[in-house]
Amino acid sequence: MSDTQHDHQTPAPEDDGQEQMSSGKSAEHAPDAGMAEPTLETGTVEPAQEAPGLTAGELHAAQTLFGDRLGLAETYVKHLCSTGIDHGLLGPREVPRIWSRHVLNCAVLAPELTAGTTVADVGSGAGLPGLALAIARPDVEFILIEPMERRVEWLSSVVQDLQLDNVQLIRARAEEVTDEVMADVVTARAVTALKKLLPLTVPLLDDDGELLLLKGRSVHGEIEAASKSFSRHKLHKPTVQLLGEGLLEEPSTVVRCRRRSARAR
Ligand SMILES: C[S@@+](CC[C@H](N)C(=O)[O-])C[C@H]1O[C@@H](n2cnc3c(N)ncnc32)[C@H](O)[C@@H]1O
Repeated sequence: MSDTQHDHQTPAPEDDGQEQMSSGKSAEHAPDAGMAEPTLETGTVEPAQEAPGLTAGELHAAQTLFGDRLGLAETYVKHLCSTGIDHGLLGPREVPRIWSRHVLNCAVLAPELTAGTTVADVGSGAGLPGLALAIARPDVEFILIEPMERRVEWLSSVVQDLQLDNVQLIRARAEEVTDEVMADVVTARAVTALKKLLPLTVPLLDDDGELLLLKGRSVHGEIEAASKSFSRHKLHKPTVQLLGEGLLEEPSTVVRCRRRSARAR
């Protein structure tokens, strides 16, 4: 395919709304207060750092999740920890935990995907989870939707360097592309709380498609706050699943929710 074109308090420099989006509107950049999802954007921008090595536990998890694509994942991490920092996409304090808290935290979704399907990742930022998953699953097509120009440009350069042919980048807000994107799975991490995330993600789902939303400690409160939205959006009851148990020191929390097929509505 071709390119078309955090419990952290301190947003990345870009997240202050100064960057113009394609529509000229300003993006909803920061996750809602109180969210406990890991984000990459912590601290001030400092000179680029070397990518850290993997601990024995991380190496085992990375080999399990990336298999023979581990080298590509390592190159992605090097980009994150160098140009990703230069571009303000990654807070320098995230470097020591880039594998555990970010790349592996996202890659645990990879075994959940089915070959030949299409995944849309809303608010990809520096490619999490979309790019990490595209590396792990070359047999799945990915559409990364991100409104901020600098992020899309950075993503495009990384996709090119990694020679990934299963990634399409769209610079837009999710709500602007409901007519052009139809995915079997929609993913998102650290974009906004569930109640606001459902209207952004559900319209991109094909009939019977599934949301796989990485969440943090606030997940049950978010589900409660969004309880009426699930039926309004014609979704089945959500489930909360821990992925990566026995593999990651801290498993990832995922909200899974399938769209009801048109026949069943
Ligand atoms: C806190 S960052 C998280 C980035 C990445 N998912 C991660 O976990 O590191 C939130 C991202 O969502 C994007 N975003 C905000 N509102 C959006 C919308 N309506 N549609 C698509 N992306 C959006 C922002 O531009 C930003 O890159």
